[in-house]
Amino acid sequence: MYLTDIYLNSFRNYNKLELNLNKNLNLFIGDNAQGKTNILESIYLLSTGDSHRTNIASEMVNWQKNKSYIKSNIYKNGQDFKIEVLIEGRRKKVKVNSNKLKKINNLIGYLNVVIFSPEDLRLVKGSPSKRRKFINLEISQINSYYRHNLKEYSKVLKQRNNLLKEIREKRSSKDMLKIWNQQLIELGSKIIAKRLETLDKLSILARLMHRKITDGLETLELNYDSTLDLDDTWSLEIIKNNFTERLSSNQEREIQRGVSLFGPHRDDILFNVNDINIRKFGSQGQQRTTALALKLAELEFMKSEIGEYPVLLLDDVFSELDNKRRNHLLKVIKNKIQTFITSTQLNKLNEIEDNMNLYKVKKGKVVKMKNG
Ligand SMILES: Nc1ncnc2c1ncn2[C@@H]1O[C@H](COP(=O)(O)OP(=O)(O)OP(=O)(O)O)[C@@H](O)[C@H]1O
Repeated sequence: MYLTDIYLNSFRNYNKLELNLNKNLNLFIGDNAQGKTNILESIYLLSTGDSHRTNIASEMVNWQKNKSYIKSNIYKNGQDFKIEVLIEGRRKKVKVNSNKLKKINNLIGYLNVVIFSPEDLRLVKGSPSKRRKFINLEISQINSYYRHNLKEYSKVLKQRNNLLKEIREKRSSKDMLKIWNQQLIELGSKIIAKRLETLDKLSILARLMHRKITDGLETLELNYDSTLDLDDTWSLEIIKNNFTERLSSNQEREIQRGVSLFGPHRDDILFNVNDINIRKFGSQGQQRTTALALKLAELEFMKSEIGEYPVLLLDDVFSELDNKRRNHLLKVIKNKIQTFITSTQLNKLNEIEDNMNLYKVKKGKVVKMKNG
């Protein structure tokens, strides 16, 4: 799948921008704060209906204007289609082939992207919330039901946390907890089950990728680190029962603390290399290799789920990789994955790659320097 073109109107620091894209590699070079990431953000928006940087849609609208419009023609599974996104204040409207979608959520699945940014390089070392975000975005992109459950879960969680505080302050009765517990368990168990299933597949793919990058010297393993007591023989039923038991035996503790202590919002992913937890004991190089292996696994995972490779967005990350990792990445994407790279320098990419478009970005203007 690939974008054949993109059109931005009043998006971030772009007044009007129209680009014909290379189906292989598109490289955006420019100094800091010129508008390179803004282009990747617009592609991410076309894929998910959201920005990868902000939850507030109006931030994407050019400061001088009150509306933003993004359009792209995409080729996928032997067919062309068009996606349009209009942002007006905080509201968004989305059209696919000129038909307005009832919900933004329905956009999921048309254009698939994998994004790799410096934040992802810190995925292994960073806080658990970063790893939860990673797995959530991964599944949400191919499963709108999961995305829906996630949104509902976070609403229920907020209400339940408020209630726990109210009970602690004797402003509400414990009986009220029952309804919220039920919903938390119902939604949370589905989320955990989907994460476990996905992580199983990702783990195999990431291990393969990791072996290749480390010349077979290191073995990577991904494990789901849950606040519930789960092992390899999990099922939705087992998760629900375990969740129910945890909530009932820890009710007083949760009331005392005034927060929900169990569920997918507290879970994490563990990375072991040669049986050593590399979050705690790995070198920075090992952590970066793991992050790269994980991203490459994501590409393969999506291919296995949707039948085609997604589009890859490499935001500012290329120059952060050393030669070996960079070459490995290029080998994987070469001539099969449409890739967008932003960078402040060329990194000799123009010498390695013939089939690419090279753009220079300056103050919200883009000039094509090379056509692949
Ligand atoms: N809503 C907006 N309207 C107009 N300009 C905006 C808006 N939002 C951000 N900008 C401008 O966009 C620029 C940032 O663009 P972007 O994040 O794409 O930078 P970049 O080229 O990727 O830089 P870096 O290399 O530092 O990541 C800044 O100059 C910022 O002031």
